[in-house]
Amino acid sequence: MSMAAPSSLLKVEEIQGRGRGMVASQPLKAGQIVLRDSPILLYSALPLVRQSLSSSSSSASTSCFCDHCFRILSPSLQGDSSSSTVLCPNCRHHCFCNSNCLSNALNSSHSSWGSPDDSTIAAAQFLHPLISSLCSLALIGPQNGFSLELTSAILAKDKLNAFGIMQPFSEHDDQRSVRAYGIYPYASFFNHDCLPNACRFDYVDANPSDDSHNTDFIIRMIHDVPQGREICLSYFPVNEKYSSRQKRLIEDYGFTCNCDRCNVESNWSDNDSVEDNAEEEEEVMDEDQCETMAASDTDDHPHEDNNDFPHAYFFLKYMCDRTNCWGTLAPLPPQGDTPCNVMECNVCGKLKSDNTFDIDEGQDEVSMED
Ligand SMILES: C[S@@+](CC[C@H](N)C(=O)[O-])C[C@H]1O[C@@H](n2cnc3c(N)ncnc32)[C@H](O)[C@@H]1O
Repeated sequence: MSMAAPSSLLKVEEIQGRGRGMVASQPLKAGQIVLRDSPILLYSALPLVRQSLSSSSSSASTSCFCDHCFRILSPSLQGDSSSSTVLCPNCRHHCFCNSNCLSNALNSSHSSWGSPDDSTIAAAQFLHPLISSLCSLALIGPQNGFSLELTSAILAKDKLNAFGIMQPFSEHDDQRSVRAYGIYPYASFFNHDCLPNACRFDYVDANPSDDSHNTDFIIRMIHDVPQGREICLSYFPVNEKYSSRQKRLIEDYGFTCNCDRCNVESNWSDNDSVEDNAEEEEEVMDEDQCETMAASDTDDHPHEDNNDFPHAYFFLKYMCDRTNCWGTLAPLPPQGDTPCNVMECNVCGKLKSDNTFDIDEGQDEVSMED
């Protein structure tokens, strides 16, 4: 599939050993928004959650988010007859914010059915939005090559490309579950790096501006990069150890990671952690060195002088230190040429000034006005 450039800031290029990737078509600044993307396909993760919970919890089939827009329904609203929350009258499983969301869902991914058993409902809930999207593209039918093989191939592609819309952050929960999966056509071109230079922010539970949806997301630069540099995301939290990163990448995405960080960590013992190494580095690295290192990442060969460096600097500066968060910090967008020294966490939403003082202690959600 060939792809037009998603914006003047990025271009899609063939990267040796990685397929296509996103490359900076001009120098990019820390905090700069390089992409806004909307899903072409969105489906609930709930059937999978239900299957795994059904043996242990009788309330497992109760939604805690709207099954159309995927916004969180506050616990007090669920099943509360005074609220606008509605249960699907057909399946009696799915909850919606209000009658608009229910009616939109019934006309699209949640059309009515008779009375199939739970496993059939779960499979149908998973497949129906996928097949509906093909219907809308008029691709259905053997004359167009629609077959079981094609369905399998689409499901495999879906697994490699889907982004999870996660449950909100909680300090008491180190395993956030997924509410929904979305296919974002441009963001699918970002390759993975274990020390990413950009990260994704979503604001699913916020009220979007008129021309966007709550399931749209943005990709923001973590730090400056020069023109021609590949822009990469991390496909999972950056704190994972080398062995578990490699396992996830081969099992879930089918490749072995050879990024700079993996090359360094492949020599570490299993007991070494990024935090330990970062702390050791912190003791020997003063502020001036940090500045020099930050600047060096805009050079063409950023890591040649000190192969161990990127870990220490990245974890000190760009990893959220809130309990159980493991989110990545990126600056808010620059104002003109002036960089912003407020960093936002892409998991818990915490804002910090660049010198690490909390500026909104206790505030879990932020609204972003660009
Ligand atoms: C979301 S897609 C990224 C775009 C993809 N390269 C393409 O050409 O469509 C994820 C796939 O890209 C490849 N990929 C991503 N990051 C990689 C990396 N660091 N090294 C090698 N392959 C990578 C893997 O095949 C992975 O399953």
